[in-house]
Amino acid sequence: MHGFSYKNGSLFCEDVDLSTLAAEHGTPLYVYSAGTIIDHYTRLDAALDGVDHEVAYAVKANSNLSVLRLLATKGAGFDIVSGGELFRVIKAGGDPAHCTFAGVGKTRDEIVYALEQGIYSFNVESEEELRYLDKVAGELGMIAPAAVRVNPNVDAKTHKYISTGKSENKFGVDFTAIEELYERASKELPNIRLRGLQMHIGSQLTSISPFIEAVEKVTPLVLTLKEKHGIEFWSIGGGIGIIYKESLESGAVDWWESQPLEERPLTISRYGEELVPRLKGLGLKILLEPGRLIVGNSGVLLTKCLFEKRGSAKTFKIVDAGMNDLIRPALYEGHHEIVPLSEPPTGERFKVDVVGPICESGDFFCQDRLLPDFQPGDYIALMSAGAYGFAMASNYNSRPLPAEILVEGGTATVIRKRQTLDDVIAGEL
Ligand SMILES: Cc1ncc(COP(=O)(O)O)c(C=O)c1O
Ligand SMILES: N[C@@H](CCCC[NH3+])C(=O)O
Repeated sequence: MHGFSYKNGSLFCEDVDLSTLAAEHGTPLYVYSAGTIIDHYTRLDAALDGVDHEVAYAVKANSNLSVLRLLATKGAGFDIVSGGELFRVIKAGGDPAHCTFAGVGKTRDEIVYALEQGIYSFNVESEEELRYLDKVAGELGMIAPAAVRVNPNVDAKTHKYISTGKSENKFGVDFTAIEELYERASKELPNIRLRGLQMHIGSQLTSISPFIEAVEKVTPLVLTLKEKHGIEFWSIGGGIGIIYKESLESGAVDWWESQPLEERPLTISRYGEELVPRLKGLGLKILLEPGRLIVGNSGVLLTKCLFEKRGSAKTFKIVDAGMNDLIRPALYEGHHEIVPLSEPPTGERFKVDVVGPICESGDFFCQDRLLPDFQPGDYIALMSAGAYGFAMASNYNSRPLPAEILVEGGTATVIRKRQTLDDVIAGEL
């Protein structure tokens, strides 16, 4: 499904008019479609039918408690990357026994907390970390369930900042060093239970081939580890890319799924069709760690145009959202479609930069893009902002964090209040 469409000239999220929400709650404002989140989760889960599997949603993409609760009620597990994310999952009613804990730099406090909560597995990224985990578990008289993250040295063909599966990236342990590490760990680390193997080659992959390459490369290793060390799961990570361009017109997932195979290098169904036959005979539980795929297309950031500034070189549309609210364009030149909340009467387009109020030249949402006309006072939507949107927002320039709203059919619920100025300085002495 696609949660966003024009009805009678106004952009709606499911059955809620976004202009009404913007006027009522102010901007910048994040709005999520619950139906889209559930639809994407359910589709991915179904695409892996035939394989013993679990979808462990990557909390980092969007960690709002209500989003986590929604996914927990659908049976999702969770991939966390900090003690804070585990705290959120527990608060949202998620089960720690279905949590995996990723990340290259877990602290003692985080390890203790996760051990006490009984998480499913620590996904460990170095021998040093594995030895430290063994030590902390020993001190508590506990056994730590663990998997090592293998770095398969596969090119994910994505932006260099979000590629994680090459030897030069900081993530995981070299493919060639894993077997010996498991040997050593089984002999020397009595407080570790080697439970699985993990990998994650990068984010926003738009082609199936790196996934296939990584799965085929790592399969013999995982089978050896199963035979020698009795591992029971293989997490193949997340990384499935979404449609950012024309995400409104195309109807996102539905549209892509309806295209001929050669036109859709990566869709949920293609992912399942290619990977299920490769994974089903392994006798291992397969974990997936999708973040962006579940929530990316489900969210928009609404913002109001404050001024139009015509310079000698460019026309700037200055809006009330900034890079502190959505940093992806500044950080990765990430593309977010920009559409007015009131459907433009004509197809006429004007070349503009849409920029925020922050004191940085990188504070833009698009540059030299042809957009329909909108004027000061009008609202626009930055599409596909549900993943790594609010989750990466900050108080830079002492700007309060925006509110978040979850739409379910005709009901809109505030799931995070807009910060006040007092909230911004809270905790300062
Ligand atoms: C270990 C791990 N798992 C899962 C994810 C989720 O990635 P994505 O949102 O691209 O699915 C990430 C982020 O890239 C990650 O680092
Ligand atoms: N935050 C990034 C993706 C990184 C994923 C986390 N490993 C993005 O917005 O595209």
